[in-house]
Amino acid sequence: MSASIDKYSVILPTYNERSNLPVIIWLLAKTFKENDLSWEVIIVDDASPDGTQEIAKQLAKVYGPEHILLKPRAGKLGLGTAYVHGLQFVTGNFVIIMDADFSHHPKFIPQFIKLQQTKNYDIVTGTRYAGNGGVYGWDLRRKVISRGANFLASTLLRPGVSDLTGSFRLYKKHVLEQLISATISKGYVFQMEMMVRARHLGFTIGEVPITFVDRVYGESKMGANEIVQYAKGVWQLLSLGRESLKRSGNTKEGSLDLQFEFYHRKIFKTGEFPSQAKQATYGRPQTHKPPHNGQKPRVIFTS
Ligand SMILES: Nc1nc2c(ncn2[C@@H]2O[C@H](COP(=O)(O)OP(=O)(O)O[C@H]3O[C@H](CO)[C@@H](O)[C@H](O)[C@@H]3O)[C@@H](O)[C@H]2O)c(=O)[nH]1
Ligand SMILES: [Mg+2]
Repeated sequence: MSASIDKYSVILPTYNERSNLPVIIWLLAKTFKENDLSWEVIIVDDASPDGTQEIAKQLAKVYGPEHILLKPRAGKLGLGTAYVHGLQFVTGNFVIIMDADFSHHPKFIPQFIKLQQTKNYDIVTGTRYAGNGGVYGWDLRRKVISRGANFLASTLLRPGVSDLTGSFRLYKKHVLEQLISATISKGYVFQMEMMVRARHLGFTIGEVPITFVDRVYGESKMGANEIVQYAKGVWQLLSLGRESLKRSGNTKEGSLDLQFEFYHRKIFKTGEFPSQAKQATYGRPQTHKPPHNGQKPRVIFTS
């Protein structure tokens, strides 16, 4: 990759990542240097009790304060708002968001950048659910939650992105600013809301298949509360998805109106599980994968 005036700012939210931080920073620095890119990492730590901030301060000394910036918060305020906080300190024109626990490998960053440059995409998102992408190390429960969350939001809201809940993404800074100011979610649901709003606002999104490997050190911070917040988030975004779909003219087959009424009646009143409930009425859904060419995906119900 050739030298340019572009600068890439990574927002790295951390909570108890003391063991992971030195290695992820080392990998990031190596990737940026090898590709001759201008960079900085903004670590947003929420008062981790394990001393993550002490490590971050040492890393700032090693790599230089122009590359490693610690922007802490007073307590654990959630993943979504960590990005909002970090964004204030960004000096680059591109922002990369990713996890600090090696689930997101920096080796994919040059691919994100290359794809962004080919079509001047507003956003490039890593996807575990297209091409060679995948998830390693999760148990069945976690896989089902992730697939279910993606299925629910992609069926109801149809943003045309194959991985709505992933959080390894590259944004043009002004696009991220605009999206963040429109986004209301605070926790993990934030990622999905960002994609739905991006489509609604007409931003272009490219996808790079990534392998997501579960963390080696420490524990996931995703709990039952995040799942409830996610379902609420989908519900709140229904009107947006409906509007985008009408604008795209893709309202004939498996109409969102129909689904909206159906989900409203069956799921939110009776608590029936979405895919079973839908299949019972409409038959097996055949999801046409988003073709990654900007076209909207379609869902047809067969009986
Ligand atoms: N500052 C801050 N950081 C946080 C918080 N909660 C989590 N983090 C940091 O955010 C990153 C992801 O947290 P994990 O706890 O490792 O998430 P996960 O269960 O592996 O979930 C991953 O997959 C989800 C979807 O499948 C994603 O939605 C999620 O963003 C993440 O990539 C890690 O770097 C973690 O330290 C918080 O409240 N505050
Ligand atoms: Mg993780």
